[in-house]
Amino acid sequence: MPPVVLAQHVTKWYGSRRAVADVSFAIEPGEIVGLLGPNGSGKSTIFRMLTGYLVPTSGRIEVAGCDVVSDSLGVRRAISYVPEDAPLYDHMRVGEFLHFMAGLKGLHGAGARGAVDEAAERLELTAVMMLPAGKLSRGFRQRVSIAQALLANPKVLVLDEPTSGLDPHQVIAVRDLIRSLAGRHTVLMASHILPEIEKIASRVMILLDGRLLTSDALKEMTQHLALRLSSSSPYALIVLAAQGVSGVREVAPDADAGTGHYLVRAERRASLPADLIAALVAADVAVSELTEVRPDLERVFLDLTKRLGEAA
Ligand SMILES: Nc1ncnc2c1ncn2[C@@H]1O[C@H](COP(=O)(O)OP(=O)(O)OP(=O)(O)O)[C@@H](O)[C@H]1O
Repeated sequence: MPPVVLAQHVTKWYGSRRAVADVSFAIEPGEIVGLLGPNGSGKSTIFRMLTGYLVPTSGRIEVAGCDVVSDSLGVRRAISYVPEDAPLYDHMRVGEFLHFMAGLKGLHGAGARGAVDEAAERLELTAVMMLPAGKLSRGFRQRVSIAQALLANPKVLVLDEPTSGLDPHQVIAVRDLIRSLAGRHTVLMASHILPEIEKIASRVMILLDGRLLTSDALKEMTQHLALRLSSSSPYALIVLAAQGVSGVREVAPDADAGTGHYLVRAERRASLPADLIAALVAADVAVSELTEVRPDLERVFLDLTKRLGEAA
């Protein structure tokens, strides 16, 4: 099956500010893809280009086979965008609002009623259909916003920070809801909160300063080994012993764990932990713990953001 979203070498300049730089990706039908990046990394700019609201400075984007520049109408039929702040007409009742939005999407009569009823049921909105939108909680506003996006049964749903500002119960409900959309819709969601995106998305793309991290770069980062070391011996002695082991790149105090705890970063090599223990013991370092730290995406992301900050 061809990808439902295809971006090829997309760059966007706002005047002299480059917001997106040579970004390429493909999204297969039914995937839930997370776009992760710190504030200002270019997520919204990418979304605005995907939905046809902004034109790329260079490069090409296709959604459901339609070019975003030459066939923006086709693109708008295939994609729905839910911005972060769920803009609703506060004076309108939820039911009225959904019918109004159905009309804007070209649905009328029985078709509109069917679409509104189905969206209301999927998003569990039937109990609030008569309430004015202005009276809804943040969680319900988000659900109404997703419901209106689903009305014309879009192939692709784009969600900007869908769980931001929600309480923990609402976060779980919205998460379950997004998961339930997979298969029938393709979902692309942005977040700057990594554990959140890891829980929902089947694949994560990382955007840093307008550039998409290649999967090779990500693989290279996760191939590094991080070990947690606990020892009552002096730091200088530990560093001296560890640095003699081939592949060890850094020994640093583990700020989260407190005194006597260190993080050792090294090239991934099967015998490295055993070599490290041998070197520490030979140098009379008292080792009470040496365990591998799983290189989760959060650590990778923080490392990358830090590196980028240092390089700037
Ligand atoms: N209309 C604009 N004119 C000029 N610069 C802009 C404009 N919109 C965004 N930018 C700049 O482009 C860069 C990317 O912004 P963008 O809003 O796409 O990032 P983001 O990842 O969505 O950030 P956030 O999570 O804060 O929304 C930022 O440096 C921003 O200041």
